[in-house]
Amino acid sequence: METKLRIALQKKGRLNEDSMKLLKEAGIKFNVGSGKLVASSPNFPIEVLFLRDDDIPQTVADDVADIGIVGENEMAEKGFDLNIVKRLGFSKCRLSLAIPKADEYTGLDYFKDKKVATSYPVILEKFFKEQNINAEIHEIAGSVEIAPGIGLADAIFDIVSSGSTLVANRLKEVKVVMKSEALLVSGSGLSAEKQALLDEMLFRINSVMAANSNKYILMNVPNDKVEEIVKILPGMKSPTVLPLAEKGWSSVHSVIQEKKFWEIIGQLKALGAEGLLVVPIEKMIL
Ligand SMILES: Nc1ncnc2c1ncn2[C@@H]1O[C@H](COP(=O)(O)OP(=O)(O)OP(=O)(O)O)[C@@H](O)[C@H]1O
Ligand SMILES: O=P(O)(O)OC[C@H]1O[C@H](OP(=O)(O)OP(=O)(O)O)[C@H](O)[C@@H]1O
Ligand SMILES: [Mg+2]
Repeated sequence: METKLRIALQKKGRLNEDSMKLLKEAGIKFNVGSGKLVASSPNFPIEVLFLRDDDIPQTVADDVADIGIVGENEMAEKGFDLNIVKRLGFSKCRLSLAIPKADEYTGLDYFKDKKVATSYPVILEKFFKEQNINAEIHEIAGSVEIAPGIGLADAIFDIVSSGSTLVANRLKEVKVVMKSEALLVSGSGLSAEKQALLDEMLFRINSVMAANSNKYILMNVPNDKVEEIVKILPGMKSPTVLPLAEKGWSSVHSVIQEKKFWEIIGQLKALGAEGLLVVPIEKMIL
């Protein structure tokens, strides 16, 4: 029987869409039917288990799935010792303590003898213990931000991203306890065959992630400025310089991290670069 890698993904929610998109961009297709909780791929030896995110760490730790995509926060809460194969850079958020907006915050002592609602009791208990804070932790499964407003708790400890849920519920973030992003994780021992499949998948994921964070840029540059412009452009090896049909001008091409591009755009224009084009890259093999 053909060896297949088993991956646990979130069935629906904040991680699902980006996890599926990553695999699709890595060229892995799925036969997903509505309500189907196990899916196979017609073009890669992989099987997907669609689970609640809470169950992903244990499923991987028990070797029921070989790998999984899960939030760092959920892995920390469940406490299983999994290998981080790759930080995936999406579903970025933080776990924070928040209190009613109108309250004065006096530092962590604020939480002494207070009741704090959370879906992450393990992480919070550990944090309070380290900080020597004696507080009551009240576990709830969701809609945590509602708790202070309805008298269920004095404060909360929950996921924050844009902060708009806190604002909408008249709360303010006072302490970031941990930062989180989606992780590709694996269990303890993969067979050599499965490891080879994971390596292949990882090679593709790395190409996709490199391509997504870089752009191919082209610009027209007066010949006497080419040298200076080339100096500030990175490029995979070095920028490409081609003559334009119009005398005295060159076309300069380069690959650059998107955030770097925004940093140097002003310099490029000041040096006389014109007609800048920024083009997405589909795959990038380094
Ligand atoms: N607002 C957000 N911005 C960015 N990432 C987030 C946000 N909310 C949650 N996440 C990340 O996505 C993960 C899944 O969030 P989601 O809200 O879908 O979980 P859930 O409601 O527990 O889902 P499930 O039904 O699978 O148990 C979280 O553990 C966290 O890592
Ligand atoms: O800071 P923000 O950008 O407002 O995001 C934070 C909110 O996002 C998550 O909930 P989600 O919307 O996923 O709903 P859920 O509680 O059903 O998981 C999280 O539990 C927070 O409530
Ligand atoms: Mg969950």
